[in-house]
Amino acid sequence: MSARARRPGTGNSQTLNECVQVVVRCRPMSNKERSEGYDEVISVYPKRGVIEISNQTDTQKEQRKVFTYDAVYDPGASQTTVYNEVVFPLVSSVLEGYNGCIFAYGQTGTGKTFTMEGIRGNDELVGIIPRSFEQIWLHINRTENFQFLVDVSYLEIYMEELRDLLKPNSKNLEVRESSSGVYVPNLHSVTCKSVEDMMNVMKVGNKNRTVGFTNMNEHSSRSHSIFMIKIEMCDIETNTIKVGKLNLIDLAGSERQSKTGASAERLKEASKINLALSSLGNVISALAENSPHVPYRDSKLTRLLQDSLGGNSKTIMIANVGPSAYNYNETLTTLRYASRAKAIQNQPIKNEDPQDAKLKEYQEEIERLKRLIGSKQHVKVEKPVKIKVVKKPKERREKQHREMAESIQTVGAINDNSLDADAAAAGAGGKEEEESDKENEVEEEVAKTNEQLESERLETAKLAAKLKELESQMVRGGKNLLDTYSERQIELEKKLVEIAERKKREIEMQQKLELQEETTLEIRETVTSLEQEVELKKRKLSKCYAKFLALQQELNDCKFEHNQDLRELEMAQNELVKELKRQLLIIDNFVPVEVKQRLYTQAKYDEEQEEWKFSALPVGNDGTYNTKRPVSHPQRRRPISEYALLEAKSNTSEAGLRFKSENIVSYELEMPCRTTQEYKTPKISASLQAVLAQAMQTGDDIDIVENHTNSIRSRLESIINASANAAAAAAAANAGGSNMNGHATTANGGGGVATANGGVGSRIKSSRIASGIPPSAMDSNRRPPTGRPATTAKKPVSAYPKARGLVTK
Ligand SMILES: Nc1ncnc2c1ncn2[C@@H]1O[C@H](COP(=O)(O)OP(=O)(O)OP(=O)(O)O)[C@@H](O)[C@H]1O
Repeated sequence: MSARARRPGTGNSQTLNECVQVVVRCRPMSNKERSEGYDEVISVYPKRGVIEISNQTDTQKEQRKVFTYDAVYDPGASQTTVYNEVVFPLVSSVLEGYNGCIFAYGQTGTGKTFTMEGIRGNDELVGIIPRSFEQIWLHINRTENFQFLVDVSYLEIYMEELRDLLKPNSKNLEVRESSSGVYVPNLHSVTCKSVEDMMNVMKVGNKNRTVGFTNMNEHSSRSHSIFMIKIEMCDIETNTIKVGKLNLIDLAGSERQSKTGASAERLKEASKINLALSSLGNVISALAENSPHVPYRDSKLTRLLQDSLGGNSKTIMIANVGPSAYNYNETLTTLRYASRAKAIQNQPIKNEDPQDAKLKEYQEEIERLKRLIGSKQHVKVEKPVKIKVVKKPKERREKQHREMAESIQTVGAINDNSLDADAAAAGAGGKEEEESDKENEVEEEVAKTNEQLESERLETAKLAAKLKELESQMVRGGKNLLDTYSERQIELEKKLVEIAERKKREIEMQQKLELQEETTLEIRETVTSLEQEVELKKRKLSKCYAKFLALQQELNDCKFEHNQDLRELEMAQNELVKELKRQLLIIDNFVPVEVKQRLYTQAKYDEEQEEWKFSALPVGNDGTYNTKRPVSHPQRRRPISEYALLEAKSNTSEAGLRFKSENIVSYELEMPCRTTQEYKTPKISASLQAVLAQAMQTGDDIDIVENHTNSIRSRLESIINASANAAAAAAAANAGGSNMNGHATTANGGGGVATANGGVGSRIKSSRIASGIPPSAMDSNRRPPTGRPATTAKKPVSAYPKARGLVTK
């Protein structure tokens, strides 16, 4: 969304545009930097709001770079000063119903967490977040005739994932946008009723935060954390509601991977951190340059900061830097970003009478509950009257019975006529039965009514408890004033704020004065002679040249930085590509092709959430999702599983078989590959056997020469080839004459299989020839019988045996 395309407010009153307030804080030299002998390259001028940075290693003359900000703080500035001068006014605005945002930006180890959270348990060193709690509750306790509802949430962005720090198990948090701004649905919020409540929430969240050790910081924040405070305020007299939202952000530090000793997981973390921070830098640049497109969607961080940068919030950027020469480049980058951020304009909005205020909801609910309880109490008063009406006949009946019995007794005494008395008693008994039925009915009715009454009483008690709970969530302002702060403290605080305001104005005036001085000097310079004019122009020229050099230097710095960023991005990209290849390798080798195909078709990219998602339903042939289980053809038999068929055949468990006609696919268990083998005796090739047999017969020793590089197998094959060739040569020689042994001799060109009557024999013969043994000494009976015809080899017989690694002894 463009910064200029503002959202319409919902009952909000708009104020004038306001720039992002940029403050630079320089931390002291660390012990490590001091011990390693690094120089300080930063000079801070708090009264002028100026920071100078000088490059000690720069050989060029233009070494100093000057930056101006809304306020600058040197290493000696206390946490209290920073809070009172910078944050106090912003939190006051939030308490008037504005959106406020404070974010700490800077290289790792420069004091972002120190500034935002500070050192726990040390009143002097506590940071912005706990101090803001104090301010908020002091205000609430001081404000009479107001009702407050304070909700807090705590989240972090780790590796581009939103995590709820108050409910670490909840996943998939997203950033959404509505007419009233960006928000995170399903983010857990806790209603707080005191500073202690808020401190507890912070402690719980911090425990769940991702921190790690790097070369630059022992407790480095590896994530961007956002502490959100929402204060709803209702004026009891006018019944108007205001909502103030305060976002307190501690960003993860930008870092050079080479310096932090990042490796593996840290490298991945660092690349994500740097990516988010560079997208924040891009957003700042785009807003500063009034670009029509602001890339808020490039990261989760920039999406969440959308309202704070170029939106409807009052924003303070605290740029943290270190003074050491070791971090010169990083400090310069931070100062440049901070300088650019000064140009960002916001349009703060007072959130008055919002539709989605929880306080409003609570008030309505409380009213409803009160009405409900009131009506129930009304009913309760009426019911006993009803019961009395019911009870009356019973009493009357009892009275009648008594009177009747008395009169019977009197009559009996006078007339002594028991029969009459019995008859009278019987008559009375009949009536009594009738009446007792009625009595039972009435009693039942009474019991029912009592039950109803009891359940209503319980319900009313429940409603009253709910009402009490709702009322307890809201805090009535103007209480405990004396408990928390004395009048003098309040006065002191007011004075502090006044001083801060004055200081701010002083800085502004000083900066204006310096600018004016520069221009008036130029105007005042009048020339009286030509020489003076030349001198003046020379001075102007050298000034311009110095500016040109400074700009050129800046350009070079930017190029250098850009190249460095590029290199780091390439490193990160290489890491990601490596990881991708690993995953693809796993998919290609372990996921069946059809499953892989299905997964690819099921994976869909969600443009809104910018991530890949799986649709759980399988995709049908027509590309639509199958919402029903596929059914079999109506006229065909259903396929039956192998197990069911077996069971049906065996006919033993007919009654017990439940799924016999179901198509249950039986999957074999996937067994791991075998890594051992059965022992098999080594195969000795026929040729080797023949050579050995021949050696046994002739008594020749065959030595295998060790330093020969060929394997035994290949050597033997060569021998076989050689002997085949020799046999072929002998056959050719015998072609016109007689066969020495009376057998036809063939040769096997393949060199491994003996020929009929002559294969191995010929080879042996050739061996003999080569070794000087006469062929006549050979016994044809010992030749192994074979049936394969031999082919004629043309190669000449190579020298035997030395060249083959076989030598006669
Ligand atoms: N103004 C300061 N005065 C004294 N000590 C400071 C100051 N700023 C930072 N420090 C110290 O410097 C160290 C690093 O600070 P801190 O952890 O706040 O850095 P950071 O910027 O949050 O780092 P990261 O981005 O890695 O989380 C801490 O030991 C902290 O106490």
